[in-house]
Amino acid sequence: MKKDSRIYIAGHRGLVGSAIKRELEKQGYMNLVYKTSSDLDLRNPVAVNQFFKEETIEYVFLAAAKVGGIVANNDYPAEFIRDNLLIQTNVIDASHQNNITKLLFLGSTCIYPKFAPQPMKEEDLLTGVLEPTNEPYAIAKIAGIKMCESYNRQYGTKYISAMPTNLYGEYDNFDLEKSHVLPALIRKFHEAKENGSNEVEIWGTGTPKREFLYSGDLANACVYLMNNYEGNEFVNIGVGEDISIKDVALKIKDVVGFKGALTFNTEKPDGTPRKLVDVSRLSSLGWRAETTLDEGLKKAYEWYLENYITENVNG
Ligand SMILES: NC(=O)C1=CN([C@@H]2O[C@H](COP(=O)(O)OP(=O)(O)OC[C@H]3O[C@@H](n4cnc5c(N)ncnc54)[C@H](OP(=O)(O)O)[C@@H]3O)[C@@H](O)[C@H]2O)C=CC1
Ligand SMILES: C[C@H]1O[C@H](OP(=O)(O)OP(=O)(O)OC[C@H]2O[C@@H](n3cnc4c(=O)[nH]c(N)nc43)[C@H](O)[C@@H]2O)[C@@H](O)[C@@H](O)C1=O
Repeated sequence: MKKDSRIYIAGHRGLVGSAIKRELEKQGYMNLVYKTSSDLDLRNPVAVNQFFKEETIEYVFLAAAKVGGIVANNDYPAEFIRDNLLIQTNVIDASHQNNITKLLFLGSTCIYPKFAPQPMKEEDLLTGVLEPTNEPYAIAKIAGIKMCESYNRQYGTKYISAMPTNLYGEYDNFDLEKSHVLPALIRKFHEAKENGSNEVEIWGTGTPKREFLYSGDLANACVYLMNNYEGNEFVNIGVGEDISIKDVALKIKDVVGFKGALTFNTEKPDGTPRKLVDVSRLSSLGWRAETTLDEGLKKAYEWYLENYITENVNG
């Protein structure tokens, strides 16, 4: 990308899109294009094609999607498969129709089989059954990868796919029912501390393990891949280390300064027992994550205190 290339960030207000926007601005890219979902509903193919035609876009970061945690995925499977298939199909096809230079599609490590060998290599895709709580979302993401690969094969396009592990950071979703585990626990521990509660409920058994990547690092990796990678194979993005839900909950408890106890609600699903990614492909391209989980959790909690609470208190 050149500093004045016309770059479209789809989903620029979300956790990932906002981090990509900040990273591009930090690196001096000055010709960025973005629209909210109310101004441009990416599920509408006619509107998307028209937008691409008018904006003469050269590069696309596809970070718009229907996203949520384990319970949201389980409760709204139709929306997760429908919206994601529509958004990605419309954006990828409009990119081709309008001859953009390059696109980066964001998937997720839930594409891998529930019991994939750990750490999970890119070659493990489609080698076993998926985790049922997010199968519809995962199927949409797999379709996105295959669509990029197929367009590259048939039309000679340059569409690359990145599969990030679980993410967290600024502009995360802190809804207690629909969010992912880290933002939910930041909010639960904070509110328990403020309300003088003695305990915080953790969903599931606390034994599943997850790998967490700070959104700022992910954004840096996405810009790096856009500038340095042209292969037809997708690339895992992670830190190469995982931690149990119980242990990460204890870390967040310390960051927030909550003094009470943890309880485990085993009526809620655990999901995949473990999903650690193999980051050899990304490492061999010369990229590695910089932010430790301890540093990232502090940043995320600071952002929550300064932005989320203020915004919600002020309406
Ligand atoms: N969060 C995570 O832990 C992980 C996320 N990912 C992937 O990263 C990508 C971004 O996720 P994340 O940033 O967390 O998600 P967010 O929910 O934070 O943001 C999603 C963005 O998508 C936009 N969007 C949703 N529906 C539409 C629509 N119909 N038309 C236009 N825009 C729409 C929203 O726009 P608006 O704000 O304007 O409504 C929003 O800004 C997704 O592909 C996700 O699968 C992958 C692994 C882990
Ligand atoms: C990124 C990834 O995100 C989703 O998968 P997930 O990793 O299972 O998501 P999660 O962050 O919601 O949960 C991780 C673990 O944490 C436990 N857990 C404890 N307490 C809370 C809690 O309070 N909230 C949540 N959400 N989880 C909790 C929870 O029970 C589970 O064992 C996919 O649907 C899919 O969308 C996807 O790609």
